[in-house]
Amino acid sequence: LAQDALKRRCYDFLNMTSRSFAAVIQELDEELRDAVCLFYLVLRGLDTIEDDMSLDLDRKVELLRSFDQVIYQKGWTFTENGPNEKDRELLVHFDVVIDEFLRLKPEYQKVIANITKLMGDGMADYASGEHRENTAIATIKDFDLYCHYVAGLVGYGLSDLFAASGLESKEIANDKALSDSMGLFLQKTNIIRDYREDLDDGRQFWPKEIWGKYVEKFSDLTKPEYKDKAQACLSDMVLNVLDDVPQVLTYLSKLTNQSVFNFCAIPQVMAISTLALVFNNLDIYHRNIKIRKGEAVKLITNSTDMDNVVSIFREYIFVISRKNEATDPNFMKISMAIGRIEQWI
Ligand SMILES: COc1cccc([C@H]2O[C@H](CC(=O)N[C@@H](CC(=O)O)C(=O)O)C(=O)N(CC(C)(C)C)c3ccc(Cl)cc32)c1OC
Repeated sequence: LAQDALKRRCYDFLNMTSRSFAAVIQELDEELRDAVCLFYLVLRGLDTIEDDMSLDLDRKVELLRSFDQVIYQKGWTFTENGPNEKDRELLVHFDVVIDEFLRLKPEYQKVIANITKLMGDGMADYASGEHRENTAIATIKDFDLYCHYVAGLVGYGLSDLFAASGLESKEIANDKALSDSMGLFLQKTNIIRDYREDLDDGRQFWPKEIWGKYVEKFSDLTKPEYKDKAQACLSDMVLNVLDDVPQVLTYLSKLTNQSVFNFCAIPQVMAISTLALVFNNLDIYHRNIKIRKGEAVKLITNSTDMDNVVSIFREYIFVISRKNEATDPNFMKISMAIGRIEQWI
């Protein structure tokens, strides 16, 4: 049937963009699967436009601010963007995504369009703001706002979809701070992990309010003569991320549907494992480090209930406390952040 072929192609795009996470999305209960798959693809489309350096600024801003209307325009495709194969493919065939989007329940369409509008505007503000010279993220407040736009809003939208589906209580969408933390914890951990990759791409997302305490120039963190400063800066960044752990665990403890729990818990346990790996690990200034495949598989298979997830967090919080060095200027603050988390777990 033609409609099934359309849907099949959307899941092919999903598997093309992110293999591991795509599998988790496809495990979701029937009621939510298509809505989350299409939410993911619309977000991927928005992200591709934001990342496309070949677009001139006002064209990019126009696209970002109007993407919530684009997703209702049957037949729309985008062929202006750069050579990046993986993501270009999705936008060139975006009409397929739009056709499927228009087949969703209106309530799911509304959630996706609403978040797309908020995120598109946020990305446009960030892209066109005065901070062209890349001091985009000056304060910790700017850091939280940027991560809210690109990741916290995804938490908002997913909580709204979970509530609308009836698979989770309406309450999950009420506490926006919890949904925000689900995005901030993932995004901030990735921003720490991706220091070197982003630096080489000419991008910097670490707030100057933090790194500016340790070095003059952001790239000084890679130099051997700044080794101690670089280590202290890294622990300062990890300290900032640890604040979100209690909210993440609280959010997960509220979930009742098994497939929704797995979908939400797996990225979070991967993130706490990554956070423990990067803590006091100066390799992040030189190359992109990732948790080993075997560890990832163990985490995925053990993230199906709250008790296991709590014990995984406890294990990695213990790794962080063991790696915490008394000579580090942030030693006490890290110890206290760990203390706050241990009360919870
Ligand atoms: C309640 O909130 C969530 C619950 C479950 C999963 C996610 C979150 O998890 C993946 C997990 C994922 O995509 N992992 C990658 C690996 C990696 O990026 O390091 C993967 O496995 O390929 C992720 O990273 N992001 C991207 C953002 C963080 C920007 C939101 C993401 C993008 C689109 C969607 Cl619909 C969902 C998510 C949630 O979003 C907060």
